[in-house]
Amino acid sequence: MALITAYWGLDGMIILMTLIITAYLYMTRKFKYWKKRGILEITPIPFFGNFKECLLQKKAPAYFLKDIYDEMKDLPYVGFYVLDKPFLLVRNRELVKNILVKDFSYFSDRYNTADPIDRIGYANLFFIRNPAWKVIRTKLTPFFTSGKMKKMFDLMLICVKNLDEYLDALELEGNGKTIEVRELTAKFATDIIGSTAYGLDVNSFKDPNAEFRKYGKMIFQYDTYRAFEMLAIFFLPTLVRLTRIKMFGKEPTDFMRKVFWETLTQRMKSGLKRNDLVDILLELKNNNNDNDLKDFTFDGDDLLAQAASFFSAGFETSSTTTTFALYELAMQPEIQNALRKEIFEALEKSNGKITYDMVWSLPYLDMVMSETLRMYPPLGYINRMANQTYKVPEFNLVIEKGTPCYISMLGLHYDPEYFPNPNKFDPERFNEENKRNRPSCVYFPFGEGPHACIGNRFGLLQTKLTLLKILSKCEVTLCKETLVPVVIDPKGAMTVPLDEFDGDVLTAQAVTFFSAGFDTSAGLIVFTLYELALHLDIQNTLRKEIHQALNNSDGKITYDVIMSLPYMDMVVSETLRKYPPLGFLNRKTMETYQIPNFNLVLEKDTPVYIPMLALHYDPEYFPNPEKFDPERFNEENKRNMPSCVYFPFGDGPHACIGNRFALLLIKLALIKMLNKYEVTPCEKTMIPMIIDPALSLTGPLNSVIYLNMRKANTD
Ligand code: HEM
Repeated sequence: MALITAYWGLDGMIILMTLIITAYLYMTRKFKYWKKRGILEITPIPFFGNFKECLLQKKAPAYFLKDIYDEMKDLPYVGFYVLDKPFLLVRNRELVKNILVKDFSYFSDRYNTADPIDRIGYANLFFIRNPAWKVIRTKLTPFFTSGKMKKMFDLMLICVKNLDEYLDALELEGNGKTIEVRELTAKFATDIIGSTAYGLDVNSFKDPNAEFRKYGKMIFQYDTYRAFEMLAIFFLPTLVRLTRIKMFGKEPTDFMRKVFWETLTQRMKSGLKRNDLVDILLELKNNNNDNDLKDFTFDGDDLLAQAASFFSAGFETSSTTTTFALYELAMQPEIQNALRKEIFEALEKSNGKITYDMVWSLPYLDMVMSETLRMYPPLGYINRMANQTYKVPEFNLVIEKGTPCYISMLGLHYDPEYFPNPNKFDPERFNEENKRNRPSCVYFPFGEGPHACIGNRFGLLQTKLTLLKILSKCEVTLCKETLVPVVIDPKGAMTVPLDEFDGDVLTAQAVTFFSAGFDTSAGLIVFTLYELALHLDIQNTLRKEIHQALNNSDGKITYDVIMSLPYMDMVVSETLRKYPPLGFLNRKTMETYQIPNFNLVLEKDTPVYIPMLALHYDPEYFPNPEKFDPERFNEENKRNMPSCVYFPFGDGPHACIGNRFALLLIKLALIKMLNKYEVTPCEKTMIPMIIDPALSLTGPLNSVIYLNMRKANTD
């Protein structure tokens, strides 16, 4: 006889089912929290809420929130669930302003918090709650006054010297070398924070095993487990307390503790003043008058927590920002050239000396940095928690005490209403006029209101200085290892580029880039050569254009040369018309859609296909469509072409992000080949071309095209 029935097996099944049903009921008990209040919520699934992709580390949380922001156009706010907990995503910028600035007293704490036992996590300025936060913030603010920053700048310049020597030693003359930029900028940022916060000469350039760099790297190197811990710290504070998750791992904590107390003790003994963070913390330790703070003591690990937050926040944010800036500048040499020109002119005026005022005085540098921070804000979202029930003015919304409120900085930074064509890196968005005309609370890479980044000016100074120094000495270009487009690490709590490929998702990612970057571009180069072999007159006209351009540039192939060839552009456009690598586009209806001006309603989840190839071969738009004729794309014909009949790279927000890069690659390859060689058909050339029905991308039968190649006449 078993417990409930006559069989143990049956008892086991009943108990298991009861447990599952209880867990299910418990985890879904709060679902419809928002719906009941008349607020649209994203339908959650049991046990995950809406957070499944983040928990499975397929999507970085900043991009999860951005996706909600993008999907819920025109809504001021929307409810979602992390596991079973109701969260609010605030979209409306007026409401964003209320939460961050105007009604700060209701939202004076972040929702994220660390375990109170883990003092270095819990007590640091980013995580600690009021009333302790206010006191510590006030005490630490003097670290960032203009006077202090000027003094710190002198310390930064010593680090610049190390960077300078390191770059010299690399011998980058001639064709240059491939460099892992993130490591370079991280070393520099570590040196700066080591010197300005801890008063130490780190020099991670000279010493590849520098401990500061080693442990700094550890803090932000995420394996699957660590990535989960960080996710919990930012979204699941209850779990953090239950499982005793630590903000920094054991080794970095031991290291920071040792260095901090050694430095502090030395400073106490010597009485030396260095105007750095250690001085400020020492002052706090010795002269604090706020002994009644329950949540904070001005000693021990609570003091170290401030140094730890400056150390971690200080180098990672700055180094990733500079890395992204260099990446974008390598992608857009014309912007890089304009910036280098500004830097050279400033250095000429100052006899080569980099000064504090110079760093702040360069408008284009500021525009480039601002645009980098728009596209890649290190922290892509902001969070607050209502500390008392809040009736939202002018909205039918009451935010209950304890509700987590998240704001998608990335969503706002990429909103086409405020930043048209948001995937384009365009510093002009931040010229004086555009800045003046932009509404408030749509751009805030450093956050906004009293909780905004305390290191804002320091971070900017550091990133600008790094960029200024590197560009004054080097030109950056893409190399074959550059990942284009850049992939954001889905495990990162911050916006960071993916380091290396591992795991399933990333393998898929690698395959996509291989095929998108190689098959599409390489296929197009071959198709162009094929058509040119069949149309010698067109080939000769194109070669003539290439020779003339190269003569004018002393044989140097530059970005400007590549972009200045109108006939090349016409030839490549026509190849893309005849052989678009992906012959169709597809979308899915996200919600029921009544097609304007047609008697047709598409139901939610209907697959919609657009036959690009059919449009490209429609004689109404392209008469005699089988003919290879670049003249279809001369200026006049392009002007007269109706919209949305030619889109080899797709169209709209989902269009190919690698479009410009692919064109650059194709044109460069064609210049190189046609400059020296002539292509003609041979016996094995397939005429007419047969497209392989087995391939998913447009490719020739059996993936081969044979052509004859011989040295061209260079006259
Ligand atoms: C490019 C550089 C940086 C960026 C983009 C950045 C961004 C941010 C953001 C978005 C926040 C949250 C603000 C909010 O919730 O409204 C923040 C907070 C913070 N940052 Fe930064 N940061 C940078 C550099 C630094 C540096 C260099 C330091 C220290 C040396 C620093 C220390 C902090 C601290 C302590 C907080 C918490 C402030 C508080 O809650 O009172 N950050 N930062």
